[in-house]
Amino acid sequence: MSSDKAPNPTAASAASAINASIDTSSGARAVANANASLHPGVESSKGLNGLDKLVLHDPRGSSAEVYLYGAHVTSWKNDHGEELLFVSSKAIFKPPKAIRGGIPLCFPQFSNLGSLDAHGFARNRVWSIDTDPSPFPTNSPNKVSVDLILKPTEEDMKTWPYSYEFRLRVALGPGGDLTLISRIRNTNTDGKPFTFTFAYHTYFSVSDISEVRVEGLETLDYLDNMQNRKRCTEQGDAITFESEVDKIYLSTPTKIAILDHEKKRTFVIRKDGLPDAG
Ligand SMILES: O=P(O)(O)OC[C@H]1O[C@@H](O)[C@H](O)[C@@H](O)[C@@H]1O
Repeated sequence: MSSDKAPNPTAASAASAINASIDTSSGARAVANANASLHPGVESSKGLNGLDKLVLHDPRGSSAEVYLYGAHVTSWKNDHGEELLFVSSKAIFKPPKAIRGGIPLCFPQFSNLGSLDAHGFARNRVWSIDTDPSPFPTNSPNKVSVDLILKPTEEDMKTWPYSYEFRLRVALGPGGDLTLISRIRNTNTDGKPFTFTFAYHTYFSVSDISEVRVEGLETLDYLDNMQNRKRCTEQGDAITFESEVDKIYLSTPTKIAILDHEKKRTFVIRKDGLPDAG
């Protein structure tokens, strides 16, 4: 099952000096660290195909894994070591292909809402560790976190001619909560505005889909991707799944829950600045 948190293109495109803060939480072992710029709970190592990855460890046992390729969260485990994200066994960890599963970042375009390739190019770029992240309005002292940054190359600017800094913070809280905060800054020297769409395209790990219920989307309008994005209205009951579903719900609440009866597990997704969800 995948979950898109796609911004309403209109709302997301009020973009001159963009400094969007998007927070989606659905969720140390002191690790010796060769890289002084990393938090003590963060370990830097090589992942599949030699790609660089960072692993965040919370002292109670939860963890998260982030590949610099795509700033892609590929694993999130609770303190029982259970994997909470789905990554396809056929996923290819080899640039320039995007990784299928985990939490792909769609930027500067969600889906096919523009002239770029579907879901934009941020998930196909190697991000850097942000050694000097600008301060956050709220402090998170108990969280193990890592800050990544993406800036356009000259080649990128040929297809999307805007200068920006995209900062992503991935933070793991003491209860195993995972928080992603995205901040996108317009760095065009002439102040030229740009518009973009953005999504955390999260793949949650669930048991049999027929055992899953989603709460928080009842009675909302949605665009049905199975019917050419036809606008429809959801019924009053929690969402269940009997066949393939591909929908973008509009103007969703800040809290959505995915209840997995078989695994007896509930994901609570809290978001800010991302009106839509799929
Ligand atoms: O295959 P990708 O590029 O990772 O995209 C995954 C999914 O992206 C969603 O946004 C689409 O609605 C799905 O139909 C699609 O399967």
